[in-house]
Amino acid sequence: MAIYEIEMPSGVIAHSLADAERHALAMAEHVAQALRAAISTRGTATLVVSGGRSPARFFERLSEQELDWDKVLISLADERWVPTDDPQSNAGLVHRHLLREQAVRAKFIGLYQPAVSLEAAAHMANEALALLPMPIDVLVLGMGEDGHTASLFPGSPNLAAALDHDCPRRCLPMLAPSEPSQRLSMTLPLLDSARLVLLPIEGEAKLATLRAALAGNDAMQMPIRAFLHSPLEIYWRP
Ligand SMILES: O=C1O[C@H](COP(=O)(O)O)[C@@H](O)[C@H](O)[C@H]1O
Repeated sequence: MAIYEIEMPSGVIAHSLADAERHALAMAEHVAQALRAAISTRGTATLVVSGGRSPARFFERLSEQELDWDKVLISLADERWVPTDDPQSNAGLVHRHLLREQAVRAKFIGLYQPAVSLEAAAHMANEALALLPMPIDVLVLGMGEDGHTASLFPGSPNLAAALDHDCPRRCLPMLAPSEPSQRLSMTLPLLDSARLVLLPIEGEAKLATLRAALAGNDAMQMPIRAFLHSPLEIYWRP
């Protein structure tokens, strides 16, 4: 089913791409254009990306884009609480697939901190994120088939606090139902500040999740709902 058959909320733009390579390149060109515009207007640009299984190809296409990467600060919407050399690490994914080619000159603030507990690590990440210029220029979210985004998982103990527009924390500990379960996530005030938000949707299962998310309002059940409004642009591919 083509995504244009789904009615989008006002101001949400949907793009349909035929295959994985066109999808990755279209997103990379859009992000690069927004980063160039931010640098030209404000002198710097802030890019926040997601991890998981999906973004490697998009990261590689983005890393090849020509722009003043030394003026770009990259961070993560969420992280698995594992060291960077762990295969599950989102920072590791960014280092392998994005901080290369042209983008090797970008600066990076990760969320992972070695600490005595997940709560202590989240406090340290909270401090590290104070260096991130606000608002975020470009946020690239991901979405799981359960409707989670970043590491904002339905049923996670801190979810209500993380989805509160007045949450005083930049980062909170979260628990995923999948491994690794211990996660760190940026909270809504940071994420929802972004000037541009891209959401890639790959495959029929995630399209069904998007359809279900658009049919209701409760972000505690499907946290992606908190982001289904302008300035969101959805990039779909089969
Ligand atoms: O756990 C996570 O899941 C989402 C979706 O990831 P994917 O594996 O389905 O691509 C991702 O956006 C998030 O960053 C990641 O930590």
